[in-house]
Amino acid sequence: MSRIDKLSISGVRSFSHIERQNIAFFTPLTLIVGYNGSGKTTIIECLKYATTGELPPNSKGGAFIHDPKLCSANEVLAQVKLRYIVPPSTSYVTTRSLQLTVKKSTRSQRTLDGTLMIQCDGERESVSSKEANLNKIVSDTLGVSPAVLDAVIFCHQEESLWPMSEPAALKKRFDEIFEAMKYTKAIENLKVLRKKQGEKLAKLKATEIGDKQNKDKAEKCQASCIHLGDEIETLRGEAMKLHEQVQEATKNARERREAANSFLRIVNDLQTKTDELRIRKATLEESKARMDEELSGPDERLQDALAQYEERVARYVQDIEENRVQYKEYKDSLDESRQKHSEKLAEQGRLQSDKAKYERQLDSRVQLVQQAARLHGIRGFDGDLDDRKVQTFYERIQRLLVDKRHELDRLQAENASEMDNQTAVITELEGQRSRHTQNRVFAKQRITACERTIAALQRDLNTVEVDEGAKAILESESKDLELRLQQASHDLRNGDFDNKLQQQEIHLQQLEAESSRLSRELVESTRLLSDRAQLEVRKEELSEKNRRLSTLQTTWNDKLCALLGGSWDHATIDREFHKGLGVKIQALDEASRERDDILQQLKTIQGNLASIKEKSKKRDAEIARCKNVVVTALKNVDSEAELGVDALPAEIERLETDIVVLKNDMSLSTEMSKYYMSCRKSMNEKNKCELCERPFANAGEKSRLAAKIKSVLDQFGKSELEAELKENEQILGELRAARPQSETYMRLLTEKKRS
Ligand SMILES: Nc1ncnc2c1ncn2[C@@H]1O[C@H](COP(=O)(O)OP(=O)(O)OP(=O)(O)O)[C@@H](O)[C@H]1O
Repeated sequence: MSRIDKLSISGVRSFSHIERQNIAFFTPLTLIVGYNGSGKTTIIECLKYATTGELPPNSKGGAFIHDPKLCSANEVLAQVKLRYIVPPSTSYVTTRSLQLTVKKSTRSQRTLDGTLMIQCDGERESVSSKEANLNKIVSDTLGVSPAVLDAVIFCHQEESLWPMSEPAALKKRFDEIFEAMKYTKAIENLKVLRKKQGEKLAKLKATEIGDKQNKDKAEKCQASCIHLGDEIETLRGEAMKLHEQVQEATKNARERREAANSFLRIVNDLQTKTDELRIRKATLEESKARMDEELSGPDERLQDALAQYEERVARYVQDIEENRVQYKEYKDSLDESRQKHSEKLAEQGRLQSDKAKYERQLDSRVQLVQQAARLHGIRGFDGDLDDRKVQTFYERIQRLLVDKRHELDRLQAENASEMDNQTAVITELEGQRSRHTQNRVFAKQRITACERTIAALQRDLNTVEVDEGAKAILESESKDLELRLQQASHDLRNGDFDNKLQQQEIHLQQLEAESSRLSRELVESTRLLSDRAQLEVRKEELSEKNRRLSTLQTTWNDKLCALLGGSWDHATIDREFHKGLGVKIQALDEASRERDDILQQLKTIQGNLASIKEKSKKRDAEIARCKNVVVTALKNVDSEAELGVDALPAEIERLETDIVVLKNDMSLSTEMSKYYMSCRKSMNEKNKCELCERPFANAGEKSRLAAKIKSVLDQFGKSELEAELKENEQILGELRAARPQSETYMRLLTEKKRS
């Protein structure tokens, strides 16, 4: 505990400003005794002024300072020095100065800067400060509040009746002494805080009700979402299974189709072979018929046919070999083309799958961008989005993210700063509370010490011999003081300050508990608000999805109705859609199969057509060759006439007729020649006419007959007929040699016309 050691006064009231007066204070007690007006009160006033800086009452106009008139001076400097010791060994010396200047009609008082010198362990430190700071430092270092110094320890005698003052002033004074104002302010602040927190709590409760309802709805929505998610997962699993089954079925169908195609090829080959067989049979039949015809015909024709047989057979063999090689090439080419076609189909399917997947990813990206744009209020990303727009959006989102991170850092820093401030306030409040508790303990100790001192004084007083009058006065004063002390003790007990303090502490603890509870509720409310915000976001997403669903419904309703064969419902759309899709896929598969079959048939037909074209080309070439041969042969008959191939049989027939006629003419000529030779022989030998058997009447008749026979024999000359017959037979031979070509020509021409 600190104690006052020494007081030095100069220039205060009756104390001279020239000579300094020192008063030493002793432990445990220093009594100041003196005549009236000797300056005891002035010493207390100086102690009070030195410790609190407070001037005594009614000291305006320089009444506290030694009157300059008394020392015939215009200016007096008053100075009070106080030394006090703070255990263990720190010594403080406070010096305060006042100056009073007297002029003709005015007196002016001026307070000079006070100083405080601190001496501790041989070290000295001087502090020159303003009065307010100095008052606080002295009060703090003494460990006694200014109110206690002012009203209790250095209470001026003129103010010593403050315990008798009215209750409001008394309460105020006690509040100042016990520094209850801070607690009162704290309580008032707590009341205000409680009121605000109550209002906040009411609002939060109202919000909580709404949030609870929203939470229930959100839980229902969440349960519904989970249920729908499970259903979607189940349906997805079923869809995956169906997809696998579809793939398996597609694979089987492809294998079956390939098998069917191979069977179809075999059937086509068989058909081709059957046709070939039929053609060959027909050709054989025709050949047989022709052979029969040939065999039934004249030997020359057979000879001709035999002569040409080897050549024809060799040509046919060559044709067969060429056709076989070509057939093999076509077959290899067909197999290779089929394999390429299968590979291309597989690649097409894979590429279509990749394309669909890529398009789905693009759609998903666009939807994500649109959702994010709506969520963050970024305009310009509602419609179709290309790669450039998506890149722009990504850059904007990155910038937004950076801004939000900065904002979060700033808010965290602000929160940390606010928390530090609040912690400092709480620490300061707790420090104040502990100081006040300590002060209360000190006050109790001082009261006890004072009581002991009073008791000792009372004992000393009892031993002091005084006159009866003074004793009676002192006793009455003593009684009066005792009564006042009892009254004060009674008031102190009745005041029940301990209980009140305890109640205030309990109340403070309750308020702290209430504050922590409100903080928890605030955290809970913040969480609920966050949930509510999330719920709002979910609601917004739900409404957005509903809007998109209605848009999709508007856009695809007709197609879906067409696909599903009537109206549809959201709940069953997925199942019905997959069902309808399955039907469409089946129809598509069938159509694909039909298309493949048709393509196969088309290829077969194209192959047949190519074969037919080739055959037709060869046939045309054969027709042209046969025609050329026949026409060349016919040119020998008549080089001028433009005879067609169909004229060959008639020409042959005509030539055969001509040859028969020529042969008849030749035999007739031979017989006629024989007859006219016999006639000439009869004329020459028998001299008569062979026909009429009459002899010639004269030589003239004989010579005329000889001339006539000679002319007739000349007329029936065989050489021309033989030459003509030979020529006709040669031409006939050539024409007959051209007959197979003619028949081939006619046959091929008929086939061509038929096809
Ligand atoms: N401004 C002043 N200049 C000079 N002397 C003054 C001034 N003011 C008061 N005094 C004197 O100072 C003395 C005051 O003394 P103070 O009241 O301290 O005496 P006291 O011992 O307390 O008297 P009491 O026993 O009657 O209370 C008086 O004698 C008074 O005349």
